[in-house]
Amino acid sequence: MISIKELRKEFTVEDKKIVAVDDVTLDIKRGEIFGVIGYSGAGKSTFIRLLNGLEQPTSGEVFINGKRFSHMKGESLRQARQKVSMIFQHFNLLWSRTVEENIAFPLEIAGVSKEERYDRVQNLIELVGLQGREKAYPSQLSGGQKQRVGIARALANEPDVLLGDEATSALDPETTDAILDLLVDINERLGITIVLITHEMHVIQKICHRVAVMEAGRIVEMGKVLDVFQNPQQSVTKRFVSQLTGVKDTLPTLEMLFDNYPSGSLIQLTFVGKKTEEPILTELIRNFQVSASVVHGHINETKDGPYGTLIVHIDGAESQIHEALQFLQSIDVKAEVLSNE
Ligand SMILES: Nc1ncnc2c1ncn2[C@@H]1O[C@H](COP(=O)(O)OP(=O)(O)OP(=O)(O)O)[C@@H](O)[C@H]1O
Repeated sequence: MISIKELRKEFTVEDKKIVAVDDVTLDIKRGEIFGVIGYSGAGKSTFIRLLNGLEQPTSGEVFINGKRFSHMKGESLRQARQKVSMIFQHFNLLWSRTVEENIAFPLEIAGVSKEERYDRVQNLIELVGLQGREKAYPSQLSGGQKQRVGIARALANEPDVLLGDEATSALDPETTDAILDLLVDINERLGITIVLITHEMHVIQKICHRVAVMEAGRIVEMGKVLDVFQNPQQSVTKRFVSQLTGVKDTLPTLEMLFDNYPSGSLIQLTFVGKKTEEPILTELIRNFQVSASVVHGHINETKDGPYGTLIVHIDGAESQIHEALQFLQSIDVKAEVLSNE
């Protein structure tokens, strides 16, 4: 669906070269919700702007639906861009137009007749749940409602791809979840491919099928969300994942625990899917002569099922602890012995 090959974007500022996107190659499948996560300055905005032709690459190519999107110009770029639309952090609505006029705007530009415009706008208003607010102006809407207008407007020309540039970053957690649910609904109902850039792991966890982690212009890690969560490789990915599991927040407590429990081991267990519901600790205590107490626990729901993190203190004979760890591995629970170094 979207094929990106050796994409590179350089900027020159006061004779200094900045490589904002550095040799990115990846394929995004039709109907997929694909997330790109990275800290500020990683190159996410530049990357997404390259996907909709707002920036031209220094080198490399973007193909959408088999068509070479990068390097297009003029009328062909304008037409191609109708099939790739975008929603923004600050909504980018026209303040002097009502909800329905905002949504109709791209249809006017595309030359759609008045009657058809009316029908399509009514359908879109229903799709995004804005019935009754048709005549309101953006200043009269909440943040979540504004983003619903942004989404309806982005869908007006029936695009194949919807791009989201930090689409929920300006919203409170509850509204964020409602907008993310709407995006999943749209993805499932219309089969539209969605690419989101974000610095929030919550967004990735809640709705993405796959994630790419971006750092200094490069994709440093990529995979199915659950796989990346369970087995983060790069330190930047580990930082994002720990943000979500809350493990980072417990670190001072861990340090205290290392002081308080000089014997035994502190072990971080990571498990996915059905295993989150199984009584793993009960089995440990029953089958091995160890004691196990929970220090920290967290379960997150992802699109492909639950993902859990548990930090336990296990005490007992070294050989028993060793066997307990082997048992965990045999049932596909990742067990990492934490150290205080
Ligand atoms: N038009 C531009 N001219 C010069 N440098 C730019 C331009 N756009 C981006 N950059 C630089 O490219 C790098 C990547 O920026 P980009 O905005 O793509 O990152 P980001 O991950 O989206 O971060 P943020 O979330 O803070 O916007 C930064 O060093 C930035 O200063």
